[in-house]
Amino acid sequence: MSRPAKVSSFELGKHINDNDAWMVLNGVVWDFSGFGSKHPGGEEVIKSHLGKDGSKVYNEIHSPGLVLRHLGEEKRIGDIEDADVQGGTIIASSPHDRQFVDLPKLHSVMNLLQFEHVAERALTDKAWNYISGATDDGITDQTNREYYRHIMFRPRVLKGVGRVDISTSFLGHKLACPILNAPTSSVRLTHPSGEMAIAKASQTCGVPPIIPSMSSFSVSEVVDALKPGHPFFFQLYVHRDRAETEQILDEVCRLAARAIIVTVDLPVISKRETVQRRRYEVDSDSVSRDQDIADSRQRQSAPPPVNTVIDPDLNWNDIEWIMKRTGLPVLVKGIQRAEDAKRALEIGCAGIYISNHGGRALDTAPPAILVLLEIQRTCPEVLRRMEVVIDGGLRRGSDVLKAICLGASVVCIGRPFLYALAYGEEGMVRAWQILKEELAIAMQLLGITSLDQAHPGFVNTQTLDAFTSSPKPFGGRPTSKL
Ligand code: HEM
Ligand SMILES: Cc1cc2nc3c(=O)[nH]c(=O)nc-3n(C[C@H](O)[C@H](O)[C@H](O)COP(=O)(O)O)c2cc1C
Repeated sequence: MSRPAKVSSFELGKHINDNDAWMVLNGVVWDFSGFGSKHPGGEEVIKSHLGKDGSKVYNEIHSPGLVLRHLGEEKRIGDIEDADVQGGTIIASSPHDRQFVDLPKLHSVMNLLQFEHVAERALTDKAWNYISGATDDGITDQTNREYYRHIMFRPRVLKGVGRVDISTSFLGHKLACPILNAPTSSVRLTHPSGEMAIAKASQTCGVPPIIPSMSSFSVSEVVDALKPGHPFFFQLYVHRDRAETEQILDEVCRLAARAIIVTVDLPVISKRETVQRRRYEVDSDSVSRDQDIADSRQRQSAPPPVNTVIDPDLNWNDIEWIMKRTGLPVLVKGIQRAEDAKRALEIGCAGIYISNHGGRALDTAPPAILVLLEIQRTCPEVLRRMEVVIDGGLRRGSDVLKAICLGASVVCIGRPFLYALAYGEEGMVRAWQILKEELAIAMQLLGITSLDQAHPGFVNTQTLDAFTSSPKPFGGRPTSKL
């Protein structure tokens, strides 16, 4: 085997143009020519590390193996010769500069809220702001959680509930419980094991993981971490560049994904101030006033990072295209009103995923549970004929049960699982365990022993009924077809 070429830092520093772009990652020099504008995390971070060592920033978000899987062996230029690039030190492995605090013993964590408190102390400000953040004033994020509290149970007694079964079936798969991970990006910000830990914890807890498009690890790395044949679902952001999407879809089909969940509620990036503020604070330390004004003008017109990738012109025809191309069950993630649920049914989707992105898309969009109620009231056939996933604000096993009583097939959990990930894979397993126990107890106290006995008659939603959208739009423009 030939020895890898050695590259000096002097040589490295010459390749700093978009079409001649080198960067060191973990001691290896890669050719990033033409990559900047395609980077889902934005062009700026790539440009600013050309001719330099990008390991620190890269390792915070991405797995060491991602670069090879994405760029391929042919883009590996060689090993860096000297350990001194730009006066800095080559960073060899993943330096998660997390604020290591004494985490409470895992078995002492009793509920998901406690994980949130731990994460607030344990994560870096960057990770905490990114994960906990929501759009604008966070109204949808807050009401997602709050509205579950306004639903009251109507328990039955004397039903013989000694044995309870929380398993269910979903898309033809037997699940140990109706609780999945919501797909989330940049998971490695929380813990270096990122999606690997989520996938393995899902497997331990008897459910398929949902692997996100914007994964810190490549999809194949995550699938390799699963036992052969363990099912997984894939969450897709449709790329502006359709060839990229085709490539991703072909890969996940080859890896035997069992369903595609297409996220459609974020055609443009929303305004999340906690994240923007952090970027501003990091950037502004040494900036003069004039430069500040120039920057601010430029920023107003610059596209926000993720939006350089996600196709804002996506429409229902694209969903049909994905169904045809993959032959897999397709679920639309981000359904926020009954008409769109019906449309998904009409075009032959396998399911809908009711979600407002955890309040990270349009603020003051309805809390997810209200959308489920609206569908229940206006088009219950959707609930009978399709799989229905819901996420946003579920924090207790009793919330899970309420959603299932109202017609959801399964639920997904977003932030709380990321908070639990502060403990790595074991934290995730613990979080699942807590939810499973809470769900089983809630079922018994409600008077049911299996999930197929759950139905709307077990909940009182009167407090929310006034907020549920009416099926007929009132007083809109006569020509409006929305
Ligand atoms: C090797 C090929 C790469 C691929 C496939 C890739 C992919 C991605 C993806 C999918 C995201 C979006 C995650 C999200 O927003 O949640 C992202 C974000 C990010 N990436 Fe990369 N990336 C690559 C290389 C790099 C490199 C070389 C660096 C650093 C020098 C980098 C730094 C970042 C940062 C900082 C973010 C987060 C941006 C933000 O704050 O929103 N990436 N990348
Ligand atoms: C940090 C973070 C990243 C997310 N990334 C994605 C993503 O890449 N794709 C997606 O479809 N949804 C994403 N979401 C939305 C989640 O899938 C889910 O809809 C939301 O978190 C559910 O709300 P909850 O956090 O209240 O449980 C993200 C949410 C968070 C908190």
